Amino acid sequence: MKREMGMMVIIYSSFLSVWDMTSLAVFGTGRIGGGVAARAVSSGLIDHLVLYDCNQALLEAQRLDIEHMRCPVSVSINPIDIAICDIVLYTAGLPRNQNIKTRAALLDCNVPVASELAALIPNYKGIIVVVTNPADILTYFLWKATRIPKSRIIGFGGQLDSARFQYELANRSIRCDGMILGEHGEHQVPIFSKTGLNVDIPIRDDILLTLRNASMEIIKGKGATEYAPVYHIWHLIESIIKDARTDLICSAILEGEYGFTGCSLGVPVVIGREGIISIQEWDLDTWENDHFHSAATFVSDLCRRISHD
Ligand SMILES: NC(=O)c1ccc[n+]([C@@H]2O[C@H](COP(=O)([O-])OP(=O)(O)OC[C@H]3O[C@@H](n4cnc5c(N)ncnc54)[C@H](O)[C@@H]3O)[C@@H](O)[C@H]2O)c1
Ligand SMILES: O=C(O)C[C@H](O)C(=O)O
Repeated sequence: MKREMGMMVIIYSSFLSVWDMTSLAVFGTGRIGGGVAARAVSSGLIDHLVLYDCNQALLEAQRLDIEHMRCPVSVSINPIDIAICDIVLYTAGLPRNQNIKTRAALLDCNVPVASELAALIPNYKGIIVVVTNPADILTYFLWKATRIPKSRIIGFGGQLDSARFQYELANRSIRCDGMILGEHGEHQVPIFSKTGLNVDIPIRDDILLTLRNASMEIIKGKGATEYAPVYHIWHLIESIIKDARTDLICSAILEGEYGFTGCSLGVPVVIGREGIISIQEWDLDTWENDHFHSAATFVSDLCRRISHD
């Protein structure tokens, strides 16, 4: 496949077993977008980077800072180039502060930003990674707005929540791995039934309460979460570029999986070059099922409201 950027013509193939060249667009070059962009440039896995931010001074500063890395990556700040990138990372919009209690409360502010991205990528053929909160609902919104195949839009959050869950389990000397399904938000669902341990309901409830506040502790201390999201987002993008077939928890458009339709939620997926290769349906116990049902109901209501379904 051939893409033309200004005077430059680049031959690339996104359908080979390993991509010869990968281009990444970062829509929103703040803390998270900027961090992932820098990591991508130093990885040796991308050859072209497009940066975009409505804050022109920040955009120019991020571009320069990245150019000064002197890595063999061409950098564009022309928004037209976003549409020809293999992967678009959506990290633009408002983050939470101490006064914004839930990620869902960001919805009305960040939907117009998602609409701006959708307008820039008509008939997009690559993969969109949605980070901006509320990530599940904006994944659904962008899926509708861009009409991209559902396997090519991936919401981020479950990997991070699962890492926080694992940290919390280790803190309590509960020696097992745990995963989080459901909403990247208040309606997250810690999965205990696959840990092989019998964890009582009051302990589960207590862990869930702690997890709901996990990122706010960081926001209070340093203004925002940064290192862990950047680390896990890059792991996701790397899995796409390398066609790694990695098992991750990501927000995926549901069409009957887990009994739900009309929303995007954190579920176990296999990630590769084509995006979401498959969704796995785990057997959940009653406590988990009830919480997953609450997550789906909450997220579906908001998806319906913003997409006029
Ligand atoms: N899904 C997750 O797990 C996860 C993790 C961390 C952060 N987030 C979310 O990611 C988003 C970004 O967080 P951050 O800490 O990088 O915030 P930030 O404020 O550092 O960066 C956001 C950037 O978006 C830009 N922006 C705002 N409106 C724009 C528009 N219309 N067009 C282009 N650019 C625009 C801003 O200028 C800013 O540079 C937030 O919504 C945050 O809640 C999600
Ligand atoms: O909590 C937030 O608002 C930021 C992000 O979703 C996170 O989980 O770190």
